[in-house]
Amino acid sequence: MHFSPALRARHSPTHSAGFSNGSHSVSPIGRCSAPQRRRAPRIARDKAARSRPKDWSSIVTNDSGITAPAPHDIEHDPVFDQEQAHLDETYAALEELERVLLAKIAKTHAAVAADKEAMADEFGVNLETDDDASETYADIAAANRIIDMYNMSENINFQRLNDARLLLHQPYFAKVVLQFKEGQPPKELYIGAAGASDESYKRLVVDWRSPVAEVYYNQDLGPTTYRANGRDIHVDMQLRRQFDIDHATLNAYFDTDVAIQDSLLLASLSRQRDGRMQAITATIQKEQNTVVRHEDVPVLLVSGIAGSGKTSVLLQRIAYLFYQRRGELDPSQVFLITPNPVFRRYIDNVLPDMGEKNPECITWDEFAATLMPKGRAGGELNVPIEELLRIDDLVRNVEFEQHDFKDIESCGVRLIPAAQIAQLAAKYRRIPAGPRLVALMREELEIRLEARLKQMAATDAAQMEVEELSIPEQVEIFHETIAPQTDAEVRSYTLAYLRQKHADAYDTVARDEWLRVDRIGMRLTGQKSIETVTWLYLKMALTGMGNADAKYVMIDEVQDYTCAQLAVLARFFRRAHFLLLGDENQAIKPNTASFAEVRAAFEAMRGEVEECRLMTSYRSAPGITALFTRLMPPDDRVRVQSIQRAEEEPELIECPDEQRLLAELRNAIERTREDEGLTAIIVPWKQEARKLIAALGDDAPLLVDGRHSMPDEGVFVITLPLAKGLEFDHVIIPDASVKTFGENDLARRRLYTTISRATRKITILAQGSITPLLKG
Ligand SMILES: Nc1ncnc2c1ncn2[C@@H]1O[C@H](COP(=O)(O)OP(=O)(O)OP(=O)(O)O)[C@@H](O)[C@H]1O
Repeated sequence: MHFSPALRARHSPTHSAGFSNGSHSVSPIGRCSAPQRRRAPRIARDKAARSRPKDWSSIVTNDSGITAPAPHDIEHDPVFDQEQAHLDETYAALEELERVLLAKIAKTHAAVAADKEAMADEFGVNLETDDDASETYADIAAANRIIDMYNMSENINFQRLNDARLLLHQPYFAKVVLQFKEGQPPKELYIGAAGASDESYKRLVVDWRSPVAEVYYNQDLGPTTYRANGRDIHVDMQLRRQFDIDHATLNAYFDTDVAIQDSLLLASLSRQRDGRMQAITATIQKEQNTVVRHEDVPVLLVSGIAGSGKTSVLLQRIAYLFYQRRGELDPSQVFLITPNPVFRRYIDNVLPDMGEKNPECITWDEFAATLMPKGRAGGELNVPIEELLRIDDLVRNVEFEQHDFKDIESCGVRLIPAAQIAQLAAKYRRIPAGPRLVALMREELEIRLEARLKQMAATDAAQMEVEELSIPEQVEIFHETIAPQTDAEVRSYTLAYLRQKHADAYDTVARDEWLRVDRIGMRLTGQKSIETVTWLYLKMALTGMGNADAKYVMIDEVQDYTCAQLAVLARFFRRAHFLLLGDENQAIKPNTASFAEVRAAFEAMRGEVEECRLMTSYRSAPGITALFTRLMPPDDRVRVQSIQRAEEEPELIECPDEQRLLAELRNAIERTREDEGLTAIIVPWKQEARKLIAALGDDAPLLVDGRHSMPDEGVFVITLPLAKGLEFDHVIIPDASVKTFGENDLARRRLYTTISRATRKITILAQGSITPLLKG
């Protein structure tokens, strides 16, 4: 595995050529198209560079001040050689670390096996007298302590091994040189996707999430600060260097002394899209870093324009939280509410690529479906929030009636009749309705259900069923074959059998499904039916249903939820901290919450809401950004920034009739077939997709629906609701006439969302005139 420097091929060419005048300039759209000249960075070089690497080829163009080193400089660049030598050393140390950790893990396994054997020999469970029992318990406790110790050491070793293996792909991406105290020598820190130290505790790589790495993201050369253990640490950053590294090969390095020049960012933005999102660890920008490293507040609301990195930042923040709370925060305690399954698949490799596990990812529909009776979820989600908040008062005064309860049934047997549940409610009538009462009733129902099954276990009918079980059935139920000898044994096996047979009844009790929530809701509200959100809220108010273990809930595309949905989520995850990210201009459904409403709702439910804004478009090339920026409210437009890079001018084609439109569309599709990367033809809804595919006949591209992942390349048709949050190299809008995008706010937001899916190229067609929305 270890590369010897003499044999290593330097295959990746020429950032120097690519960057000879390539920078990005960040400029307000429509105001400053000429890039501003910045102070020249020191060097951008690639020792073996002769031709541009393919995926960096579109890096621009305009004169930024990144200077290409002269050829003899490249060949005799001592800095490059030093850095390559350091990389060789680090790589070798990481390989050694991997070997050592594998050996340690193997040793622990062997020790565990030996101890288990010894314990099995020595251990005797003796509970005859109190003394014997105490001795046995003490032995068990001692054995547990040993097992815990092994587990702890194994977990640590596994974590270190994962980190080392992650780093073997790319040991680090940046270096900072920091002077902590005057007069003392500065320290060099190499920053990577994880942290690693060798066996003598020498730090090889600093984790990007460690406090000190903040200085890299703050991008201030000279005196700067970072926060550690609640204190500001002042340092002098003397160097900020970025690297393009592949395993043990250094392809290029860039010394940046101006915040705006981020060569790695340019390279990353110019890559082709392949249907999968990627981590942005090496290139998180300053405004984004504020969100990633934000202090842990109950509610953080991030509003950002299309392509400003909200989803990326969200995933980086999850990785940050896992690091900060290592050992305390389990992925099952973090929930990510995603817009749809296609989006979930689009992002699902990002955290694993960062060495972290994915949190629980669910859509709203999945959330509602798991809590509600089968087929009951769906319907109107826009219920005034005041109506929901009123439910708590209504519940406090509710008096249960017999019809509020359902029989608890299983396999056609009525195990506890509703009348008995009503009697139970009458017994507790002094306790006001609500979670406490329901918890008491639930406990008692569990006892009654158990008693009922015990009673059934004594009957001939149930015992016969057990007798007739086949051998495989016995093994499945009891994990062994059975031959009961006494009555007590027969009853005990029958009871175990009945518990399995009627497991759904235990579920009914545990999930409080013996309550008729719809009926209670209709009586309380005086309505003829109750909506999904009301049902969920009412069930929470009545029973305390919710997840109290969740620590973080992240809602992406928050502009697509109604206040009522958000109120339900906030109540369900009652102890969790919320991170809400969205863009009001991408609200493509009617009646969803404005940000003012989101803020007000969370303030009412959780107190304070902190806010951050992201105003730079990283996704789309400037011409495309300028196009969708026209669809934003004028006050916001002026604050938008975009990153300069190569692009094709947006194409807007008006066609006199349908034939011509189809011909242009076929033409556009044909041309994209020659391109690499992803092209999406985005239509508003499924019916337009079907029509379009029928019109294109045999040449029609594939339709991506909720069941599919996006392909890695090629051209396909997709509806806007599924395209949300995704991005494509090229977007074709087959009908941007006023018929599809009329002059109203919803259409304006749909068009903004559609255009902003494009990274490099956009083709907009219309039969007749293009919507006036784009002409303003
Ligand atoms: N700092 C960064 N470095 C490299 N790439 C970035 C950075 N920030 C964002 N990007 C890229 O920009 C694109 C848009 O990012 P992302 O999808 O996270 O934005 P968004 O704000 O969630 O978009 P939208 O709301 O329009 O769906 C992605 O390809 C992402 O990798």
